[in-house]
Amino acid sequence: MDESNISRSETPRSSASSLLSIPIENCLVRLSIDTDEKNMQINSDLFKSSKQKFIDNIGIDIGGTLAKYTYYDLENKLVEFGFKQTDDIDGLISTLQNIIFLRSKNSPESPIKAINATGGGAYKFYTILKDSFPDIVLNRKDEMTSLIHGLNFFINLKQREIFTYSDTDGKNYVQKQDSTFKDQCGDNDEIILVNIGSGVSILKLNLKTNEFKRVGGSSLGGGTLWGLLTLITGITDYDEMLKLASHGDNTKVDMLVGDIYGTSYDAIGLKSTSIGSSMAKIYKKPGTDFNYGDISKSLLYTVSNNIGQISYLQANIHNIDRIFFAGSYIRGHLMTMNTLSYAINFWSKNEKSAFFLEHESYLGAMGALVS
Ligand SMILES: Nc1ncnc2c1ncn2[C@@H]1O[C@H](COP(=O)(O)OP(=O)(O)OP(=O)(O)O)[C@@H](O)[C@H]1O
Ligand SMILES: CC(C)(CO)[C@@H](O)C(=O)NCCC(=O)O
Repeated sequence: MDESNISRSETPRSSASSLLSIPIENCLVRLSIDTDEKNMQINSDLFKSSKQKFIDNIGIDIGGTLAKYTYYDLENKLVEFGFKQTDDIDGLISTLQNIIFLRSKNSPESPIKAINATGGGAYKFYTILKDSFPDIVLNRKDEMTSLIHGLNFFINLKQREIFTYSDTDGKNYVQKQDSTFKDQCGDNDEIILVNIGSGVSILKLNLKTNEFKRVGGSSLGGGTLWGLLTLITGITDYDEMLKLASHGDNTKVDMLVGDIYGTSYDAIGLKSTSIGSSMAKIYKKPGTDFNYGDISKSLLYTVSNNIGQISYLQANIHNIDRIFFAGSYIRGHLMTMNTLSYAINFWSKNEKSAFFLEHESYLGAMGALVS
């Protein structure tokens, strides 16, 4: 199985793509999964026991910001993933109706039977969903349980899914069964899963038993970054803001340790280039038109460092060394991943590691689909 079986769209992430002539916006990633027993690309008992549901159902995860969906394209043996803004619930419904229609047209012997819905929207939009799909079973699934089932699905893929990332070392894939994945963390089966959506949920999970507990959370999440940046820059396109951030220079707005000390503060391990106080240069120059890219980068660092720090603290409290980050906040954005990795390495003195997933945005939707 080579890397080409997982493809992340190289085109702008918010661009429309079409599939089987369904106008599906924001279709980000596909996954080739052969469900024939002999070629099966998944090592999971959970999947084997739910293979038929995987084929017959659609999984949706309607969050505070984005509504994600996933389903199996029976003809092409591809798992399709996509999302809509949650505010565009009508758009989501017509996309799902198209998927159901095309399945019944192309594979009448195997129609879509159910929609498994999770996330807050599975409750908030229950009636509208029920009314829109009178011939389809609508199942509601618990959000946290779906995240765990989705993680279980993705990390048991035989193909490349889990990776570490830093700007210096790049992307390095690991397999759940790899000795490198185990060695650095001993034989402990526990991990921390940090799901960064509009808000942040932190879960402790045993990979062997699938037992889990939500150990913490934070309202300072993706919605916070987006909200504050919209307020400051007036830009309403999230990808545009990420692009701005990647061209920005945060040192124009952040107060560095070097700005305070004139040098590093070696006695407590702070480099002169470390951020001493996020955005603190702004108050010194009231009325200045600060560059939006610089502010965007600084805020992205602020939110990501904060999430990295509370994730480290939770991992420390529970004596766990592996921290998985998921949620659409990440969406494969290198600067975000580098910041989270750096924060974990920095606070844990390299004793803990951050891991990422190719399909980080779809844990809930996939978990709902297979559960
Ligand atoms: N195209 C996009 N539009 C809006 N937000 C985006 C986009 N791409 C990435 N994001 C980020 O993803 C976050 C939403 O992530 P996600 O879809 O995982 O959460 P959610 O399910 O909507 O929220 P919650 O789980 O808290 O209800 C946004 O707050 C934003 O930071
Ligand atoms: C409310 C949810 C669970 C909805 O997904 C999420 O946005 C979240 O975990 N928010 C953080 C809530 C807290 O402070 O723990």
